[in-house]
Amino acid sequence: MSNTAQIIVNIPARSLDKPFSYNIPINLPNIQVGSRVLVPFGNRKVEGFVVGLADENPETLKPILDVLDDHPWFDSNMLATANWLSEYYLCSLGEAMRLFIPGQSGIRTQKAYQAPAETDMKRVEALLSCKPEEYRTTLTYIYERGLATLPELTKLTGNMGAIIKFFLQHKLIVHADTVSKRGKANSTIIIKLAVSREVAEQIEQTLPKSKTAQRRLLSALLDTDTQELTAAQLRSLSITLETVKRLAAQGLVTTRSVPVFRNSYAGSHQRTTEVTLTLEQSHALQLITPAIHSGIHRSFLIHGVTGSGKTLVYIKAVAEARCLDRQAIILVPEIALTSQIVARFKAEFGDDVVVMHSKLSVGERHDAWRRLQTGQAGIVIGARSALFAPVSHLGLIIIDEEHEFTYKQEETPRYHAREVALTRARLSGATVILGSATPAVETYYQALQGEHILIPMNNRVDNTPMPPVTVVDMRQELAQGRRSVISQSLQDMLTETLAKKEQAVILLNRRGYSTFVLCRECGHVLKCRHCDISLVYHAPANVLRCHYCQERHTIPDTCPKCSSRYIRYFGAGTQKVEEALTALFPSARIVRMDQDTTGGKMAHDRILSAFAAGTYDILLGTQMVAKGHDIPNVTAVGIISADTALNLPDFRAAEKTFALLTQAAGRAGRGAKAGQVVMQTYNPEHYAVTAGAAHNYQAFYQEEIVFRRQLDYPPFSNLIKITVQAGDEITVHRNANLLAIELTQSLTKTDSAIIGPFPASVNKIKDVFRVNILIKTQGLSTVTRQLSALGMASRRDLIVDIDPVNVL
Ligand SMILES: Nc1ncnc2c1ncn2[C@@H]1O[C@H](COP(=O)(O)OP(=O)(O)OP(=O)(O)O)[C@@H](O)[C@H]1O
Ligand SMILES: [Zn+2]
Ligand SMILES: [Zn+2]
Repeated sequence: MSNTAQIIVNIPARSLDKPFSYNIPINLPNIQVGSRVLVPFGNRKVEGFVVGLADENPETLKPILDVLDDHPWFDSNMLATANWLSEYYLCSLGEAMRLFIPGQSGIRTQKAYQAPAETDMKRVEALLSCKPEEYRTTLTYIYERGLATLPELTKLTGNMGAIIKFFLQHKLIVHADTVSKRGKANSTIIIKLAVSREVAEQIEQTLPKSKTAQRRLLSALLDTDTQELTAAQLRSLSITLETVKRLAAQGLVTTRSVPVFRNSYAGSHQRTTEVTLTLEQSHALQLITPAIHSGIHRSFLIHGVTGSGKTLVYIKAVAEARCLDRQAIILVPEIALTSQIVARFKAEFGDDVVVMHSKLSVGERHDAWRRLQTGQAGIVIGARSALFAPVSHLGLIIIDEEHEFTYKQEETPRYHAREVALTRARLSGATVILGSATPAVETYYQALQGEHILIPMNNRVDNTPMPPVTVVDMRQELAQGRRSVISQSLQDMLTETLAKKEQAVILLNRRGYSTFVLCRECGHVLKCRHCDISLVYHAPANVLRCHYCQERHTIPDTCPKCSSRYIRYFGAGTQKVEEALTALFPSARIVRMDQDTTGGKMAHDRILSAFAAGTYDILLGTQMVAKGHDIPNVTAVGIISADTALNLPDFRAAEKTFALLTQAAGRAGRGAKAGQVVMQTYNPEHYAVTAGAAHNYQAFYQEEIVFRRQLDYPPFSNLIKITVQAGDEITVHRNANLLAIELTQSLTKTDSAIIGPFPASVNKIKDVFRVNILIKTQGLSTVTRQLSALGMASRRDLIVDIDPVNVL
């Protein structure tokens, strides 16, 4: 048996990115690779993850203090995935492993103090003699109890900070932080009869009249088949725990504690009526099912037009995996937007489904993961973090809307869920299904290369036609003297839709086009003084807000630059479009959905359900109204500014625009009623717009892939973005230039090109200046190893982003 464990401590510090050795004490024999443990570290106690076992000379090592879980949290596949993450994305192993545990840490630390090993009472007296009485009471309190926590002490007197500081300084007390396991499962009590029925019946008869509660408890226990009652049943009988204790003291009942897991989505379970699969759906399943059964990793790309019925394929595939008792992870771009898919899975699989979303408390998250870990649940649906769920019988990972950029995490570790999913599935022999009407160019290219099995679904269910799209050239609208943000065609379509009592969705592609405040005399635009970004005008509160640092600014009366009084609001924010719509259609019921209206738990879902239920006629909003929903009465979709993102200096601008237009148009006419779409644009001849209007992915892809190949952009290379940060502009540029030279020299043999340095699109955030360098390379793993060897992964002034989705 090994006596030493290699442990990664769960402390977010890059310098600690190597395992430390600890002694495994004999009273903790079930420590294994993958266990979470409590270890002494410096003068603290911290959480650690066991990553290896060995036989060393344990006498010189500190011992592990406790094990945090009954079974190792990490299985070998999870560990291997974490190792891959840290290598591929250049993060520490600790950072990668932390993704797999709910909340930040499995333990809770509370500050506490105790007497030092030796105390010289004479010295203590001398020190206290010139201090107020509260010093003496506090010290007595600590010494008498042996240990006192900070919250306990602060109740004694208000001045505790100073007192503790003084005690620590003179070594009258020492730190003794208490550590407890965090997010322990709630438990409930089960009461059981400890004597035979006959004995219990006799006692019940002979108990004095005054002991009614005890008699009631005995008779309730006798009424059950199992002679057991739960705490909940006790409550409904109004029997207190006090009564239970009395009977337990007489040896008549025993109690035991069992864990309960909170199930925040517990609800009724109603199978959808069986539907006949479409030809394309059953064809897809004919390909996918054998892969799931084989236990050999395969990946599929379902390229299915909007409304082709991909969700049902997912459900059937999950059912296959569950038949084999293997578990499934389903990723959706943003959980709040997807209550429809959650509802469908819930209806099909009931409590076998665990739903993960960011609003879960640490405790709820912990419980959800425990249900998966213990096999009480077999399916997890969630945003990208659900990928790290502790399922040890993984059979299937599904990524719905795989092209979505929310699958990329924009903080360390900067992973992309698609890449991690493919790796975890490969290590577990699991199947991956990627699904989208507008696959990422990289994914589609990989599928054509044979890396994924391509499954086209070209028709909508019931052969419902794709809605016809009218493209409106806004330059001509202006030439004809029409200045409204609503074109004539859009107005006509809405008039018709409202007359038919059908519903419309209006998308405002707001990127780079929000309401900003501009001086008409000098052209000055009001910007945030910390973030170098235009401030956005918010009508209800009548304030200006910075969308990066959230600071609010009052609107000045005069231009801060030239003192002119001609300050005006520009751009078409959703509020402005709402005003225009209300003016045109005063009796229409309009609901707006954007970041400003969507605070609070599940506010998106509430707005969407109200809209789906017919409470509103028009749903107006940004990106989020374009995605995922399936509402039969929506027959009209209007896109206010189809092309605002096209002008951004981002090589994915066309892809992002095409996907958004196609997805938005795809919301119309999904039911029995025919749909139609109006797309307003200043670039009617751009291929992203024409292909989007024609619902033609192939047309878009053929143009796009030529451009990518010509300029060697992904999928023909990998990109690495390095962001240099500094508190002042001169330093940031100097450091970036030095870094670019260093990179050019050290990457000469790696088939890489260095682009930049160039200022980040928002070149200052929260007073920190940012400059980017892009590396375009054919040899990613060689370059990442080099960057790691150069110490770039641990430099605090750098952000290294592998495969960035945002290159600006
Ligand atoms: N076999 C079937 N028979 C009848 N109706 C079906 C069938 N399969 C799916 N549907 C229905 O068709 C509609 C569209 O399906 P679904 O929402 O899965 O499309 P999708 O491919 O996910 O589209 P999108 O990419 O736009 O989200 C849904 O209302 C669904 O209930
Ligand atoms: Zn700001
Ligand atoms: Zn001015």
